[in-house]
Amino acid sequence: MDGSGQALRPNTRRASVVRRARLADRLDPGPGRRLTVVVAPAGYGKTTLLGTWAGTRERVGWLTLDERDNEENRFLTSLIGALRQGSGDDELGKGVLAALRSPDLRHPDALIGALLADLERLPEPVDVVLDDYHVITGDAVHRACVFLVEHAPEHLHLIVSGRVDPPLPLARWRVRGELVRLGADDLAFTVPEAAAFVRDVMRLELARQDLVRLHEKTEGWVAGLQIAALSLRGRTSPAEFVASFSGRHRDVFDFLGEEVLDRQPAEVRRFLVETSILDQLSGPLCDAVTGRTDGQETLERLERENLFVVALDDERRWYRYHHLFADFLRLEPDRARPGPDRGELHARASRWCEANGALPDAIGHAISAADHDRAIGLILAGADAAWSRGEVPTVLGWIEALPADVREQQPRLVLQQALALALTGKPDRAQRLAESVRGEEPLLAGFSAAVRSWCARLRGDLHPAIDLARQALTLLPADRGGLRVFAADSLGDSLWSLGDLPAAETALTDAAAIGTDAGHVYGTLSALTLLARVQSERGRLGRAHATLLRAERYALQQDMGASSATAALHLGLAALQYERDDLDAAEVAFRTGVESAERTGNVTDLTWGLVGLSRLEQARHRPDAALATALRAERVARDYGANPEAVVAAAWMVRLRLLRDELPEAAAAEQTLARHAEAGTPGAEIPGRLAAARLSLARGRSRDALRLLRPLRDAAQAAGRGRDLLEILVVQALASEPDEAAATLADALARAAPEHYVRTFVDEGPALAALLPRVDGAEELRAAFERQQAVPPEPALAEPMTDRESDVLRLLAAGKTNREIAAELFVSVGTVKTHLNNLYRKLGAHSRTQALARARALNLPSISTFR
Ligand SMILES: Nc1ncnc2c1ncn2[C@@H]1O[C@H](COP(=O)(O)OP(=O)(O)OP(=O)(O)O)[C@@H](O)[C@H]1O
Repeated sequence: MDGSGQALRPNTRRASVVRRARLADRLDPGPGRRLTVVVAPAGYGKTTLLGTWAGTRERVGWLTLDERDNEENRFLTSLIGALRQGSGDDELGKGVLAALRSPDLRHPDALIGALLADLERLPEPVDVVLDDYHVITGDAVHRACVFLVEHAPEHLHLIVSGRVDPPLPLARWRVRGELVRLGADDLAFTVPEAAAFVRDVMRLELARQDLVRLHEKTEGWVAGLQIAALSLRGRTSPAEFVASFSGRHRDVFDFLGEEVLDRQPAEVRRFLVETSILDQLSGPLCDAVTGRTDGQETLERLERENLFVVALDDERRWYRYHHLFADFLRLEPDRARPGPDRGELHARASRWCEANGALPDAIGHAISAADHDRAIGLILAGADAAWSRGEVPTVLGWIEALPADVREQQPRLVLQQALALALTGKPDRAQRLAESVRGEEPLLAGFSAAVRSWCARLRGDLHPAIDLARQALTLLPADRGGLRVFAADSLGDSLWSLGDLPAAETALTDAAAIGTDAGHVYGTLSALTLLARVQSERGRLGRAHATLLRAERYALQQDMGASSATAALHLGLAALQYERDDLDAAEVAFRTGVESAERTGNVTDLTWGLVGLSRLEQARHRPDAALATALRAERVARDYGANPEAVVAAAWMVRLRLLRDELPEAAAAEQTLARHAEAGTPGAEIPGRLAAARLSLARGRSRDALRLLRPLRDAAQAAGRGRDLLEILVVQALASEPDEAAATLADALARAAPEHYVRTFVDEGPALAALLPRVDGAEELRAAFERQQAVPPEPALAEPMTDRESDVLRLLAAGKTNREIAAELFVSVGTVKTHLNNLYRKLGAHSRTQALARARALNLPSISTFR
């Protein structure tokens, strides 16, 4: 009842289940099996079979799908619940879950990729059952399943069960021997099974010939057997009844009415019909709906009597009706049933769900009760907390569950929907919705302006974004901090993108204060991490450090998982530690930040992180790894069409290529920067001119370099870009004659010393070290240069790797499964596993991910081409 799928397994421990060993054996995964598909019409015993089988296995996760799982986020959330249940690992998918709840832009494949990485770490095989898969109609979930089957580690066995064949590439998998399918013919009860069912489960004595007849009529369809047996109870002439019984599905509804429901005592009948509005039933919830007090007792009795109710947990707290029966009960007219109508029943369910913290169900029932005012009230009441934690897709799901015409009457909801769309990267729809709200009321006008500011910022229209954010801040009342923080964040972010650092610092400081006062965790963290970035760019490392520590404390207090805010936090700290020459700490923080950014799919963070990591790898004398990481940063920015990020990647590439003495490549990267500067990409101008100056210097044309640098120095100073100014001064010193060089360097040092800048100097290498003796007060730097010289070479492998192991490692890095590696190397999967174990030992790793990380750190040749 948490509104995110059901990792509850049907309880089949009851004695009254016919054990079907012939089918259970076929469910056990064999070597190479990735998927089992169970397909048969309603009531063929799929769920019971799988539930019974699951009870005999050690690690099974269970997910009963419903229509809401068509929404990919919800599906992934539910799937992670099932995987955790199966593996017993409560940390599994933690990052993906946090990413799903946060408003970050992300690529679905990236999320599944991150989930796969977690699955790789599972030490033991896991089975995961996806029951009722036929309710899935959306392509997104099918795609996710294909991806999972194709790429999951071998020890994951997926069982997909439903009434129709899932639209997945079953033929392909069957040919590869990865799939086993059980159909209606397999599931149909045999005569001995039918006999056991009637006798042991339904507790009915039936003559052999009647039983055989019934079996023929039902064709082994167990729901039909069950219906027949229920109505046979207490009959004096079973033979006559069996002769007249029709097991065809279309007769079943009539049958259920006349023979099952009508034969129940009135209060049970009423209970069944009234509670059929619930997808899942618990005693207390049933009591709330029926107004009675015997909910738990009745559910247990219904279960004992096999009245199509399935217990969902061992404690017998939650149940559901068999689907066929629920469908029937819901269609049952309210005949002969005095008491509340369905609307009132839904209203009662909604109130109970609200009181018991099941907000999504409370909203769903309020909508079914056509009590839209209540649904809207619930959404508005729950939205603030959800917004504050960055759970934007959740809010969007609630709002979009309301009928469109109801939504449209509610300007505040329309604006919430628009904001959610803007925050999840859909500025066009968001803009249209925001514009559709007309009203003089300051709250609405301010809210609309805040949304349009985000839209403008996403499109890169920074001036309008700034104007609209300011307008929103003027209009929005002081007590609406939860909304004001969005406007303030947009203002700060836009000013930063525009390069107005002092104004951005003020705006972001305000945004953090607004966010903290409003208890808005996500807004506060976003503001603080960006504020630290702005402070660093202004050259104020001390302040940036204090801001990051504050953000870190806040994130810990609020238990924020991985999101773009926490990725930015790690990367901010990493950059700081790097600048201050604490390479060990920086490496850990860069890698954590990059991993976090990969999960959230946030392109800005990922590019920054990769560039930082590349710099660090270069500093640690791993030139090939540094280049591979820098190339990846370029690719990420290019693939996502992210221009400001492309500038960051290209600026570093110029430097790296020069450090490698690769002038033509450096010139190519410089051209990229020049193109961006010409096209007006925010933040491209200074890096572009600096890169041109570096290139001139490398070509021995110091004068040209100086000509470029002098005006640049003034520009950086005027814009308050302290960090850029330092770099400009350093390059200027390198390009100058000795006396001027010493003076310029002394100027740079005087600015840098209070903030403890180190790497900005050390990364320039021996040319700069040679200038130091001419400058006073450079002891700290001299020591840092000495440390850099003494950075030990990376530890080598404990034992050299064989050629075969290198091959396996290369394929592993290319993302191949064990089976694919085996096919490619013409060896068995077992042999691949042996190679992998040896590899892990030599690399001191315990999983694929660790092995790859370690191999990258060691810069092993087999891996470098695959990043
Ligand atoms: N092996 C069994 N032993 C006892 N009862 C069974 C068995 N298999 C099925 N039943 C009974 O038959 C009914 C239908 O079974 P079940 O819910 O497993 O079918 P299903 O194929 O999963 O249906 P649906 O497609 O509607 O989910 C249930 O009431 C269940 O209790």
